[in-house]
Amino acid sequence: MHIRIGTRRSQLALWQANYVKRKLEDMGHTVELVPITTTGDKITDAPLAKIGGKGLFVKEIEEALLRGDIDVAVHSLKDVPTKLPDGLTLGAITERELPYDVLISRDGQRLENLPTGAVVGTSSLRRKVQIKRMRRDLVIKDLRGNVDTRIRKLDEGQYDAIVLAYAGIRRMGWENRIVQILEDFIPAVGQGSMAVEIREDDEKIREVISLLDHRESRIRVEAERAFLEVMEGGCQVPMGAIAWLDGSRLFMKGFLSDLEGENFVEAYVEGNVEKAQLLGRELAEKILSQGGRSILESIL
Ligand SMILES: NCc1[nH]cc(CCC(=O)O)c1CC(=O)O
Repeated sequence: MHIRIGTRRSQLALWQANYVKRKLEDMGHTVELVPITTTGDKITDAPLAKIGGKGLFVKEIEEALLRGDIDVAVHSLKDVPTKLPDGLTLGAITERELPYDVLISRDGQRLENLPTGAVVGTSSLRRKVQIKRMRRDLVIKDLRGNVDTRIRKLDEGQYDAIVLAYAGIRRMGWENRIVQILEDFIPAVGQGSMAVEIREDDEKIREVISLLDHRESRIRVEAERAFLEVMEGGCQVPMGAIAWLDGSRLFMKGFLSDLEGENFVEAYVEGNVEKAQLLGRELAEKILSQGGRSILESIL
């Protein structure tokens, strides 16, 4: 088959699209990449939480998919809203990379050792409140741009440390710069997985793409996205969730916080993997009933 993959133009997006391209070529298909500019790529200065709106990095690509200009779309799963447009579905969730955030600092200091007043770069509310919770004495400064740009801004001295996703760092070849893997931070829903989105009624593509699906990653991500669906806050509310499996058990923790990380509600659930999505919803309900609902009302 000949398969056209729609992708953003960023280096990370192209790496991800090429990863899927190679897999499909190994299966004997011919593949063409179709680069598409999204709204999220055009607005490069404002923090995403301020721009608001879900799916800034996927909308134009989904439109191309619905029009039939491309056959599949490859996204970072964490950029994909829980509710997909009618007619589209996730044909595969790829094998998940380590889902955690990492710290990169100029002087090689870990988060706990940064001096008071040190400037930490991130535009993610989720990262900001978790940094604040550990170190209320640090200064958080907005940081956007692709992975290379963020590291350059650190090296230029605009920041003392920055926090990014391990997955993006590894894919862009910056692993040697990682100072600390922030395993105590709760990641973004879906962080570290890629989504291969297809048209629901495209049987031939669906069959081919299903071979890229990684069962364990899909179960984890489905639990997390069920959590997100109940929470609804997009990237305007600090929240995160992570699920992992051990045999037939699924474990999951999540949090929701106010914008300053002062009111921080965290919860944990576990159960059978068969109930992954139920567990995700249960986790969200637990957080909402333990103070999360009033946090949401105060922010939204
Ligand atoms: N926010 C942008 C974005 N979307 C996906 C990744 C990394 C790859 C992934 O999480 O799958 C990144 C960079 C980052 O958050 O540091």
